[in-house]
Amino acid sequence: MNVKSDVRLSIAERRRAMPDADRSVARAAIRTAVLARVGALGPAQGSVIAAYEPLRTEPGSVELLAALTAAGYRVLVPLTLPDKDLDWVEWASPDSPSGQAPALGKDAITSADLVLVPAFAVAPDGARLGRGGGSYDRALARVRATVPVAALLYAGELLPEVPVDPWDRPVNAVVQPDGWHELGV
Ligand SMILES: Nc1nc2c(c(=O)[nH]1)N(C=O)[C@@H](CNc1ccc(C(=O)N[C@@H](CCC(=O)O)C(=O)O)cc1)CN2
Ligand SMILES: Nc1ncnc2c1ncn2[C@@H]1O[C@H](COP(=O)(O)OP(=O)(O)OP(=O)(O)O)[C@@H](O)[C@H]1O
Repeated sequence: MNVKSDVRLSIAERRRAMPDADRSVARAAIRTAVLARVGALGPAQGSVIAAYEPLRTEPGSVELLAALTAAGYRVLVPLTLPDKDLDWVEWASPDSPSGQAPALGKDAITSADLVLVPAFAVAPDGARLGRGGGSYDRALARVRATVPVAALLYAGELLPEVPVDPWDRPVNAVVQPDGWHELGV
């Protein structure tokens, strides 16, 4: 039995079944919540936000990346290495594919002042369920200790409990359509 993969499958299925219009509304609300929270970080200029280019059903958005870039942040997005560890590139605009930007190296995430991560589910203790590659387990180990690390989730994906393995790296916040929630972990 593999509990993690059962939870992944059921959330992925629910995300696929979500009507496009509902997904757009949720993504826009998440974008608003992120922008409100980063406004409290201080001046954007020079600050680095590690984020991600969303897959089709994920709660992140290109509009979020564009809004953060327009606000003056340097936005980094991951490139997956053959061993599933993460390299990073600067996200420029929807028209300049990140695959063509120069790779900054695995340690580029060390410069992040805020990290937004993909997840299928998170528990109140910060346990995070990802896609199963261990990519973020490795990348989050390089993030400075005081940096906010937030997973973007749809409503209903903050679960009472998420199975954890010894290598799992927790998040300290979640962003859902109803706002940014510090987990207090
Ligand atoms: N947007 C995003 N980028 C990310 C991750 C992620 O979870 N989301 N990763 C987190 O570790 C790493 C990449 N890991 C991945 C692992 C599996 C699949 C995958 O199974 N893709 C499916 C499509 C899934 C969908 O559309 O929802 C496929 O290719 O068929 C993709 C990326 C780094 N970049
Ligand atoms: N530091 C590490 N170095 C190499 N492999 C690792 C490391 N941390 C975790 N892994 C491997 O990666 C896999 C992680 O699986 P797990 O189901 O916890 O992924 P996940 O946290 O959901 O995925 P992701 O972090 O990619 O979103 C395991 O096979 C584990 O052995």
